[in-house]
Amino acid sequence: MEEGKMDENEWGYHGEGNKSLVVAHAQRCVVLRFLKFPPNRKKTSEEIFQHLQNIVDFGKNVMKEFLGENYVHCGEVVQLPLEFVKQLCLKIQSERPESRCDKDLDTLSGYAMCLPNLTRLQTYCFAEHRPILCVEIKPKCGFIPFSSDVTHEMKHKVCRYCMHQHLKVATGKWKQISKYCPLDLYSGNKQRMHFALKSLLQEAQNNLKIFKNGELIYGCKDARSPVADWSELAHHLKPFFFPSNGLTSGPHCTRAVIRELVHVITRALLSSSDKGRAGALRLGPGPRGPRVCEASPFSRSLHCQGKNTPERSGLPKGCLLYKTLQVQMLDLLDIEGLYPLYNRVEQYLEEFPEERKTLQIDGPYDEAFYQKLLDLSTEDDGTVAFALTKVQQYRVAMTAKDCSIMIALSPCLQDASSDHRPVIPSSRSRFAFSVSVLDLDLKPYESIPHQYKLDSKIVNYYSKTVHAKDNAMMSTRFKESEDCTLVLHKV
Ligand SMILES: O=P(O)(O)O[C@@H]1[C@@H](OP(=O)(O)O)[C@H](OP(=O)(O)O)[C@H](O)[C@H](OP(=O)(O)O)[C@H]1OP(=O)(O)O
Ligand SMILES: Nc1ncnc2c1ncn2[C@@H]1O[C@H](COP(=O)(O)OP(=O)(O)OP(=O)(O)O)[C@@H](O)[C@H]1O
Repeated sequence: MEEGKMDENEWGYHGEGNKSLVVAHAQRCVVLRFLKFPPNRKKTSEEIFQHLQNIVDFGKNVMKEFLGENYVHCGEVVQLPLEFVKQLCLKIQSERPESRCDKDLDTLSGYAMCLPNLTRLQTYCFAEHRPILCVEIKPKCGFIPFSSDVTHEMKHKVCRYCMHQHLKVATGKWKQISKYCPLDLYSGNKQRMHFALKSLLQEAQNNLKIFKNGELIYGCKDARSPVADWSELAHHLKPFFFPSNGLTSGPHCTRAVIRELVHVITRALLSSSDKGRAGALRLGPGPRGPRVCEASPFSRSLHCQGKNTPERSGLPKGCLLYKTLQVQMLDLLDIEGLYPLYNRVEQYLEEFPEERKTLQIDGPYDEAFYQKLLDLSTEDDGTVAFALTKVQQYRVAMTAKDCSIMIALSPCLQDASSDHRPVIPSSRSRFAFSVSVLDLDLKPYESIPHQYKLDSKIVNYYSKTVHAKDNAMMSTRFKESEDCTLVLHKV
């Protein structure tokens, strides 16, 4: 970053989440990621620098180890001229969605992270000027808790995402319940994955975005965003999947394009990277807990048709979904089992506040921090050390439950056979691709009490309202007709 030459006109608003805002360079494939804070809760420049450096260190020393270096891009902390940041902030303000404006971009410290622009990732396998399609998925938690500390029976049947949907709609965060269930996406079963991806395309919420040449073309900014328009999406995507324009327009064309997209994303998600320390986490004999979520329309349909539960995960061990799921499963005890351990650490810190640093609560996230995460024992010996390890593992697991996956696809020539790099074939074209993960900021220690309360709010809301209603409706429906088949169209 050539600080002296920073010009806000070369940067444009790219997107934001709850804690950071991203701007992209118009020509170069880089983004700047700034922290955001509620008004009047500003931090000192040193605190912000440390926070950003911690994010980079955590990516390098922990997430790269768990997920593999091909998937993780840590970036670096950069110092920018304050005038540039101020002007940039003014320039992009009107493009920010209203629902995100409760927090302000940090314009005082001058620090930000500089990262590769993953929506336009130019790796060795992408030719310079080819168009690039990028699909961003925030898959959320892909397993149902297996911990014996879980007290709500519902948590053993319905996944957190599906339960949370009902609370989100009730509180107005989103307009309607999504049919997406993370367990379908993480199943490794192609049919279930197709269903999950199609559901995301129907109701994207903040779980799916599509970019074309770095520009957002699909996905909602907030609950006020217009409904998904598949024909418009298909119009954007058609040149990628049917380059010789073999299809006319209309619903048939839309369906065909969406089907191709879903198939290509599935293949990218199942692709394996051979690098990285795969298997650093040995969480026992494969994934645990139920294979399906009872709230998933896919599973419900199979159940109603009297079909067997689909096969458990066929996720290849090297793929990013598999690795992400392994890290998510560092949440061995569930928040219900974890919370008393958090209280143990808290009590210790009240007595010995100076120990906070030694316990590495706020970093450094170094090799020693990583090594401690590998202790997967669940035998509580009553020590603070045990409690601390579980707390840190929980924070890492929560991070993996909230990260996003970027799949960048670029058409390559049919005759590019001399190039031995992996490509994904679709029916009329081929794609060079890359898969990356983003938003790997370690969840703060302080968020644990919030997690505990939110968990019980989600489950109680679901159990009291939805499940009660569901039961009543199901029994009436069964009386009227025994047929509750959900017709699953092939995608
Ligand atoms: O708790 P969840 O599952 O709702 O996840 C929060 C996300 O909501 P989601 O359900 O994905 O819409 C939430 O996303 P949105 O702001 O809703 O887009 C954040 O990612 C939040 O993380 P953080 O507190 O900013 O570090 C996320 O909080 P964490 O629980 O990951 O800390
Ligand atoms: N390296 C990157 N390349 C391209 N786009 C990016 C990159 N990093 C972030 N983005 C975009 O910016 C958006 C917001 O970034 P990010 O998810 O890191 O924000 P956040 O505030 O940390 O999220 P959360 O709400 O989960 O806390 C992402 O959804 C993605 O679209």
